[in-house]
Amino acid sequence: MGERALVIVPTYNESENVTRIVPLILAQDSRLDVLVVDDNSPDGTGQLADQLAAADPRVHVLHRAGKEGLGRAYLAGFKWALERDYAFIFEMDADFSHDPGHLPEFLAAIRDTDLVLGSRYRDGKVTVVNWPMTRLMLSYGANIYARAVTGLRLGDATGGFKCFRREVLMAIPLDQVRSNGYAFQIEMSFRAWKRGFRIAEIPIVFHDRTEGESKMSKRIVREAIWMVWRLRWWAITGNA
Ligand SMILES: Nc1nc2c(ncn2[C@@H]2O[C@H](COP(=O)(O)OP(=O)(O)O[C@H]3O[C@H](CO)[C@@H](O)[C@H](O)[C@@H]3O)[C@@H](O)[C@H]2O)c(=O)[nH]1
Repeated sequence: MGERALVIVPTYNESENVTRIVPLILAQDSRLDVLVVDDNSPDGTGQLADQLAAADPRVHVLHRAGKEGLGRAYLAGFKWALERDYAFIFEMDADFSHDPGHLPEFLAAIRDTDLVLGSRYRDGKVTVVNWPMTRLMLSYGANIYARAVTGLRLGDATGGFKCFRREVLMAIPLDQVRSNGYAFQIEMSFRAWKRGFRIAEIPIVFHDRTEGESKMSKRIVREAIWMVWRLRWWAITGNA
């Protein structure tokens, strides 16, 4: 197994961001490839990604028929990665919330662990820039709630900047992963933890997007509220 890493970037209407973020990712480390997973964005993000891929063999694009949510896009990306020879597989937003400059820190940290999480809430410090107070409170509160219900001892269980060792994704039954929004992040880390994989958190600075729009919805919040109880049930019944 080589040491190549794949950064999966799900996109839906990210035309202002995709052409800027991809080159910045590639510039961080020569071992990194990028997979853009686009859900047929009406604003032409998928075609822009195709142009990037035509110009650079380290860029790949997975086109999906329609918008199915962030979790489904990542699961498709994980399967694509596992069919190829990537040792490390990243999740990363397209909208610059996740600074590509952190990628080398993840690559260093994954050497000694199985799953690295970029944490906005580490050691009691909040490293979030430009979020409205309501969003920050929702996110911080969601983490306290998720910890209390699932027992997953993480500072930032809902964060979406992560690096998986390939073996983690191979061990998780991807076809059984249920959730799609913030809960998707909790579910993936929970399933890794229940399988005995090591999880490390590294501090990241999270910037609110300046271009395009968040796809957060009430449905995504509702899913996170009930999903943690499902995870707890799975832990009790041994189905996690
Ligand atoms: N392909 C695809 N991509 C999507 C979809 N929905 C969102 N995305 C992409 O997923 C990334 C994050 O989407 P946002 O809508 O900006 O997410 P967010 O609400 O800010 O959530 C982020 O922070 C959460 C924690 O606060 C994380 O839980 C979440 O994973 C994400 O990182 C962006 O690149 C966006 O284009 C979808 O249905 N399909």
